[in-house]
Amino acid sequence: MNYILHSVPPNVPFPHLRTSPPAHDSLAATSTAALHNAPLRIIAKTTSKEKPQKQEDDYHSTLKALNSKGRFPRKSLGQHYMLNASVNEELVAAANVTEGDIVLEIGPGTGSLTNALVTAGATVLAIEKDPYMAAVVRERFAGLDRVKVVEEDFTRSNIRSHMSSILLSKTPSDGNSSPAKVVANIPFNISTDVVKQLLPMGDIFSEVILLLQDEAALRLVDSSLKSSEYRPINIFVNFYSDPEYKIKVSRTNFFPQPKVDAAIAAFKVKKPTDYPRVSSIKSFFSMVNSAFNGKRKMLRKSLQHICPSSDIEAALSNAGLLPTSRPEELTLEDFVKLHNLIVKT
Ligand SMILES: C[S@@+](CC[C@H](N)C(=O)[O-])C[C@H]1O[C@@H](n2cnc3c(N)ncnc32)[C@H](O)[C@@H]1O
Repeated sequence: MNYILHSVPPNVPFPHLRTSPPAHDSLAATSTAALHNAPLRIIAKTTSKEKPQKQEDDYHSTLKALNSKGRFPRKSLGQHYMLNASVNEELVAAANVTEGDIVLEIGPGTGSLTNALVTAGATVLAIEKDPYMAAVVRERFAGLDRVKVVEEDFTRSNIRSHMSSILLSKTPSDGNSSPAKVVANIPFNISTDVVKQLLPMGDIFSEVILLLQDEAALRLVDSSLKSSEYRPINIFVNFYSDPEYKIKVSRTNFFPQPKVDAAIAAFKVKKPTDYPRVSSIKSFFSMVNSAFNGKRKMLRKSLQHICPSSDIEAALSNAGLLPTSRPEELTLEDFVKLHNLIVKT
């Protein structure tokens, strides 16, 4: 499916953008006085006791949440907030979130997606790097024990340990807990870290649903051979998951509006027992990386440090491939066959 979700009415006013400092200001460069004098502050004060389910998460409530902490969206943290509840619902639906599910959310921001997850019945572990936004989400869901906010940088977080404690505390008495899910509108600049860290966690997660930059979603999901975009990350994604490009999401749905469109990408995470059979995952990816290091080189040359060219040629032909093959001509299955023929562990 490839359609564009536009929902924010084109006439939504952004009056402060005409008169105030750029909304996508680097906070480091903004003085405290400037922040306190910013026109954003004229918007009504927030009340932390509001019931999350009743909030609209539109432009005004997003500003209200930011104002409650005197914040401007920070470019360095990829802070583009979602203004369209139906995009959040698409994310929740893509993960098929139902009552009792445990969901990891990265970067809850003002809590708009968190709210959609909670409404669907999930228990949410939300990891937020910005201490001010972590405070906004904590206040918003105060008293709701189904939301746990951890103020941390996802790229430095020990997700396995966070998830283990939450999964343990929610394990039913029969001991059969369902796998957790990831649903997140992430800052575009940590997309690769997120994918690399989460997809190999098939013992914990069954679905990873991400709102990514459109181009990144296409690159990660489409693994067409011979394309200049075909990279080791495509082999990685397909090794650990079944990826799917779901929906294109227009940039007009975010505040502030990014320069690029976004898309929902769904990764059905494989259980470790379903990974392709390789003698060593570490040596498999090391071989794939070496193969792509010499992208225009033939494999019989770029993999020479593993075994002699003649052995590589023999292995390629054994795998039904030409002795002159280059990395962009091999599927995941081809790489698996080649690895198992040439790497002795
Ligand atoms: C694109 S915004 C999305 C906010 C919210 N989920 C929404 O849909 O409106 C990204 C969020 O991730 C947070 N963030 C940025 N880098 C992060 C990191 N390394 N770890 C955790 N959160 C991060 C930002 O502070 C921001 O709240």
